[in-house]
Amino acid sequence: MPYRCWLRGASQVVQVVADPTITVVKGEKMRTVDVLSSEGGVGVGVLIDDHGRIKAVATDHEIEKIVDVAGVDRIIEVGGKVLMPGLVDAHTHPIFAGDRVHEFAMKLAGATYMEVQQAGGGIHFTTQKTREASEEALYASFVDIAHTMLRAGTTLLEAKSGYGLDTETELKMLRVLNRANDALPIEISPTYCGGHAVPKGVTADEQTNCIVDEQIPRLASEMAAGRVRAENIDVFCEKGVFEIEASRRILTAGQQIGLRVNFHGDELHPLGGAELAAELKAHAVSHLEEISERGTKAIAESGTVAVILPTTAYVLRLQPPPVRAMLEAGVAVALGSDFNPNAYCMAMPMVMHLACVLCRMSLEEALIAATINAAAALGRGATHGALTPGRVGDVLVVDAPRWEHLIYRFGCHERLITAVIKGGCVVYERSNA
Ligand SMILES: N=CN[C@@H](CCC(=O)O)C(=O)O
Ligand SMILES: [Zn+2]
Repeated sequence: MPYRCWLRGASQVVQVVADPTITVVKGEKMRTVDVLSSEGGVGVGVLIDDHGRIKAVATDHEIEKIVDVAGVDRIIEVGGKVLMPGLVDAHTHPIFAGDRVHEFAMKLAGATYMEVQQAGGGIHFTTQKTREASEEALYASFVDIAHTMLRAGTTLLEAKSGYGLDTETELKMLRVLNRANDALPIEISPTYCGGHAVPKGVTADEQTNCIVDEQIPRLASEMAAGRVRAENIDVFCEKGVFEIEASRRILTAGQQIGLRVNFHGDELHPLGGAELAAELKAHAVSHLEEISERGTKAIAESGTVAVILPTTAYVLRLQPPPVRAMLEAGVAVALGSDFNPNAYCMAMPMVMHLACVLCRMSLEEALIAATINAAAALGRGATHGALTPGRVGDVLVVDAPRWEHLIYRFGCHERLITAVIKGGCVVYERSNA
């Protein structure tokens, strides 16, 4: 069949950007999204070819002219619903064992994130549990998470290792992500994050040497042998964890084996993470609650994508990052759920809502940040995150009068998203849609 899927009869196709050559959106251009609307009772739709790529975004009448219906594997009449791009989650930590609900209670009672971590909790607690867990158990846990993410509209996510801190467990986590990418209908950009914390009993210098001299060379040989895939290198660049010089060494070593730089910076202290990101020409830097004016200017110039994680500021009661200043400076802003045992949220519609309310983003800015700009953070700005010919056919069917309802109706995404299409295949359909 020449065509895998034709979604027709929509009231809106939210393209995000209609120009297929655009790969990232900044500044004033973030104020509007391109929407193709039905007119005079004629619906609009998306046609996806047998490679899973978008062939056309047009009115039903225009698509009828180019298509012989006998050559379409699946025609879906969406009955006035809205079509939107699959959402892209630019920052997650979804492979872990155990939970940290007890720490949530401690933090509600006043403990800070770093106090919990310094007392042996936080990442250390999850590392212990993840080291003990079998690869099979971690995979089974992720299958459930991946399906929950899909139902919430995520079709592409960045996903980190980082709860091993030793070579074998870090590789185990990456293998789980690679297996999931091959077997599940969700696309994953895997990130090696061996520098997520300094294990108990060693210094940051010793751990930096271990990462640079042992972990990264071993990762390179596993990748060369085709046993593991990673695309990005991450480090928790933070006061008392890996500071600027250690982070620079780790990230540069990752860059030298071909990984894209994409790391945690300026979360709890203004260390100069954004400036380091600009210096290294990082693809992305996340958090930035404490970014400086200099750092903002530096990443606006370097084109590094700022990945904003509103769940972190919300759950830790931090001052949200200065997103308006970043937008005004021309920084490309993206969004991520930061799903992890500290911030247990995997729904990008809720993340967009929090970004609007806590970070003062507009609905349009939030949608761009959760689609094409998040894709750009993962080096996929040309292929994902918008509905234009040539891009991957990742589409959501949303049962609402306008796309904005997906952000406005906080926590209602499971009710609103009635189907998820990945590469032209229906990978989720709500039973009572
Ligand atoms: N800040 C560092 N890493 C994660 C939290 C990971 C954890 O607490 O397990 C973050 O992005 O928020
Ligand atoms: Zn994180």
